Amino acid sequence: MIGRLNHVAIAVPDLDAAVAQYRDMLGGKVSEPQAQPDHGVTVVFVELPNTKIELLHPLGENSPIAAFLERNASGGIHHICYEVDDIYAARDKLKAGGARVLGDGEPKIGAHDKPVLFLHPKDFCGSLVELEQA
Ligand SMILES: CC[C@H](C(=O)O)C(=O)SCCNC(=O)CCNC(=O)[C@H](O)C(C)(C)COP(=O)(O)OP(=O)(O)OC[C@H]1O[C@@H](n2cnc3c(N)ncnc32)[C@H](O)[C@@H]1OP(=O)(O)O
Ligand SMILES: [Co+2]
Repeated sequence: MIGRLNHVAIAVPDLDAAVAQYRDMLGGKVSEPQAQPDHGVTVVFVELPNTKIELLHPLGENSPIAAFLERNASGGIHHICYEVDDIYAARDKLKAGGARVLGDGEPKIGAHDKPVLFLHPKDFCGSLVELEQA
């Protein structure tokens, strides 16, 4: 069911500093910041030959990553995103298997203008999993 690793997301307390580290220190190809108000984050993507790094910073009052940054003041790996061929079939299979789909269970349009879903970290080895429609 899961396919390509679409991205690894890192929550950062200072997006400008993180961009400078990935662009100037690590020589990465870094996108412009994208505000994603529906998700409560501003994101930047670092393009790699085989996947992407998503740098996430809270946007707005109810950002879902604010609590993560309170627990991890320096930031840290926040989630991993796998591509799936059919996000609805994947969702239904996972729910039937007892996995918790976060939010209202309906996919939302993510940073790549594709439907995305999130699965509870406690159901997947303590790691927040994002699924993105390929
Ligand atoms: C523009 C979209 C973009 C894209 O790629 O397209 C994005 O990726 S948007 C990314 C931001 N959106 C989300 O993260 C949505 C899904 N996240 C959530 O619903 C919450 O963050 C949730 C439920 C994962 C965590 O909520 P909260 O921080 O309030 O913590 P809880 O007390 O509910 O946590 C319960 C339990 O899970 C542990 N936890 C929390 N976050 C993570 C994490 N990122 N990785 C691993 N574990 C996590 C937390 O520590 C608690 O564990 P416990 O042992 O019970 O203390
Ligand atoms: Co993501």
